[in-house]
Amino acid sequence: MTEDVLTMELVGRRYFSDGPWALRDVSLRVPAGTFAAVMGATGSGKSTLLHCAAGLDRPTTGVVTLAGRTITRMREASLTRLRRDRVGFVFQSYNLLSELTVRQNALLPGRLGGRRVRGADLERVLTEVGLAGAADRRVGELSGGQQQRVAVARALVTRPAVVFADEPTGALDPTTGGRILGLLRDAVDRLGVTVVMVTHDPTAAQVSDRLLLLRDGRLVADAPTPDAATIASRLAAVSGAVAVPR
Ligand SMILES: Nc1ncnc2c1ncn2[C@@H]1O[C@H](COP(=O)(O)OP(=O)(O)OP(=O)(O)O)[C@@H](O)[C@H]1O
Repeated sequence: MTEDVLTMELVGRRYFSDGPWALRDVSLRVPAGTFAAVMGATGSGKSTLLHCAAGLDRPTTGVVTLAGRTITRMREASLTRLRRDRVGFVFQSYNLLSELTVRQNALLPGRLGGRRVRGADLERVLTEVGLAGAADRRVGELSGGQQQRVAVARALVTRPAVVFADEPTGALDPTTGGRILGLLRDAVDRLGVTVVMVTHDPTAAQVSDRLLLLRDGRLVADAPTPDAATIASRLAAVSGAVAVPR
């Protein structure tokens, strides 16, 4: 049986004690080596789900396990260590330091955590993302697509169990975005990494294996990813008042 890299059990999140639930009773399992896409209308809870799953935010109710550990009540220091060692992040705004080089950016999370990455490992990851030979270039001189490659390299260099991506292609043109999605797909297929990606784009979601659909904070569908047209119609259904087609 494949190990679940992420599980959520009746997870709820509200930001104020008497406020609305941004996430309600979400239960799911993501096995190792899965590419999962999270979709839903704006405000449906996608980023909240991602942040609770990745240990960047604490749910109000329920239990989250990540890379085999229950993180819900984990102490902050242990959670930081788990994130550093087992998790990679790729966000829409690349979260890179433009004055530093590609190498310095890619190694920064490991450095901050006192972990050394071997030069050969960095070179291999840079080659995987198509940045061989660019290690000493300043990130500020690179194009948006190249910068997102650096973000992917940084997420992969510690060989994480899971990569969380929030709109990783949102700021890129379709061709460049397609290449970034290809890199993430490759990490799943060749390295066995699990990817959980929030996206608004049915074409982007098409690279995933599993489609998780949210409506008003509830998980209303969790099924193998269909073709782009079907994704678009399911998305339209959960964004309006129409029933979700199965
Ligand atoms: N830090 C916060 N404080 C208060 N409310 C928040 C906070 N973050 C999110 N919310 C609320 O929680 C709900 C879900 O927000 P979330 O950002 O998870 O949705 P989303 O599906 O990612 O939206 P989008 O597609 O617009 O990014 C929204 O009603 C939002 O206003």
